[in-house]
Amino acid sequence: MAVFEIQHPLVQHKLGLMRKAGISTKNFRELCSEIGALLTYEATRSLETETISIDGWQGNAISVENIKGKKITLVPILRAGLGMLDGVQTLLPNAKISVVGLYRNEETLEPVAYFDKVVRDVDERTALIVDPMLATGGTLIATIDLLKAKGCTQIMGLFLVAAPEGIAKLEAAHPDVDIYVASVDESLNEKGYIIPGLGDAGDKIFGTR
Ligand SMILES: O=P(O)(O)OC[C@H]1O[C@H](OP(=O)(O)OP(=O)(O)O)[C@H](O)[C@@H]1O
Ligand SMILES: O=c1cc[nH]c(=O)[nH]1
Ligand SMILES: [Mg+2]
Repeated sequence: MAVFEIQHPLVQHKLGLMRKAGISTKNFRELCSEIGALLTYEATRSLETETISIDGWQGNAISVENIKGKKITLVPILRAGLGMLDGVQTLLPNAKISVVGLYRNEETLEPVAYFDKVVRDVDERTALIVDPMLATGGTLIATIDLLKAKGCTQIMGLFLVAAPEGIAKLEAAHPDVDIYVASVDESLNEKGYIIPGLGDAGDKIFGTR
């Protein structure tokens, strides 16, 4: 498993803005989406291309590069994953969307699954999981379990902030899954929040705090 922490100045600057106390819903959501796009640019570096022949503007056949295989499926995890989706889709406008819904029980911190609508042929596609926060890792592991149970074998994840505890748990459960993050933060607090983190990302995106 590889963890790519994207050190690009735009990513780091935008993430810094998101950490400010009292940030508005509008700004938080916009930055979430913008970093989503930048992480997508990095994660899609690993996609394979193939050379195909097309008719060029001069009327003769020319060779161009084309991303191999079926279109990616994006897997936003409700709710907070929706906050990154717009940005991710600016770079992958034809991706198929497989929505999954899980929330963390606030006392046990265990994930509770309540929805999934995954593209039928997920076994033939790369899945790109999208969620701003990787904390204990429970939600991500449950999502990967669900995708693998449906036959998916190529899985990557995009997160704004990840905790070392969640990364270690992911490595033990799914060592084949690479993740792209804007920051690996310091730790989790006693309530399972990432420190310094962003607070409750879902509440900040949807204005429900
Ligand atoms: O790694 P974990 O410890 O499982 O925590 C991470 C999960 O917690 C948050 O969702 P939350 O449960 O707050 O749901 P929400 O998106 O509906 O707010 C976050 O968006 C992740 O999905
Ligand atoms: O810090 C955290 C941990 C889980 N979910 C969040 O939204 N934030
Ligand atoms: Mg939440």
